[in-house]
Amino acid sequence: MEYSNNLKKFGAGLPAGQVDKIVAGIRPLAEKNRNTEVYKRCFGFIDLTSLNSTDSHERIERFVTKAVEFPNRFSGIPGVASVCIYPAFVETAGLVISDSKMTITSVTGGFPASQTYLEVKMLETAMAVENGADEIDVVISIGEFLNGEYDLMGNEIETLRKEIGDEITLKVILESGILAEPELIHRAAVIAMLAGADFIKTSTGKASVAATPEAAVVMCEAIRLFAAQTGRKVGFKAAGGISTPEDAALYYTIVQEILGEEWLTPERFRIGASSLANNLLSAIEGNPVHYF
Ligand SMILES: O=C[C@H](O)COP(=O)(O)O
Repeated sequence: MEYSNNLKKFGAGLPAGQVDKIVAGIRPLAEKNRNTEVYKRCFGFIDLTSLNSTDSHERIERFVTKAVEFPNRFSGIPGVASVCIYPAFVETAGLVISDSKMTITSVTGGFPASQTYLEVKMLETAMAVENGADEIDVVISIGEFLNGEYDLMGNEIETLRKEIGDEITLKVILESGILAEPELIHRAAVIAMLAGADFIKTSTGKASVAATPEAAVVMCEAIRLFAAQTGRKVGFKAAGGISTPEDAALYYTIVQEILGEEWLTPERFRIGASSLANNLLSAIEGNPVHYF
């Protein structure tokens, strides 16, 4: 596809000043969403993440087992939507997840830098799916995008989309903390959606600046515009540095205010986090809980 030309139909996105005003207007609404009902809903949106160089098959087996057993331990709280792990551990996770509706997300494509051959990205992605991944999170070629190589970036994502087929969920990471400028985040979001992303995701959690409410506003606005112009409703995943119930309520409220209630489902909203679950659980239970 010619991404450079198709971009023009989606404008330049919101200017920074307007984004800041929207965030400022949402913050008081988010404070009203700091309640048990919202925290429970947010729990069901979590992609429970373990992306550490110290991960091992044994550690991931324990990690996933806890996620699978969670609903038996905490009735009335939805289980996490997915576990998000490195491709090497997908098969191990699959052995633990039997009849749970929780999915397996694998990061692939040379995560987190995405600086490898397209053939390697395709092979890693195909192997993750072959080993049982239901969802794939890949990072855009950030350097090429920043260099204006929109067709290259878009065609890479399109290639991976074709590699995995339509049954697997594809989440495309923009690394919004590096793109920084609202217009760049908007442009990357549009290209990712044109290339077939099922979700657009803020961050890897490995860059110095991860998820921000400003980036979330830009991305949700892009999703709204894309849905209005194409009819395709793409999901939003906030990830990176989201660790407190207040953080979760803020991103929940951004999605609620810009995209509406129909996006507040695990099929269209996720929170990628490695350190949020216990803090949300403690807020819901009203006392410190360390389960995961
Ligand atoms: O979704 C994946 C991110 O790596 C999660 O980031 P985090 O470890 O800062 O929660």
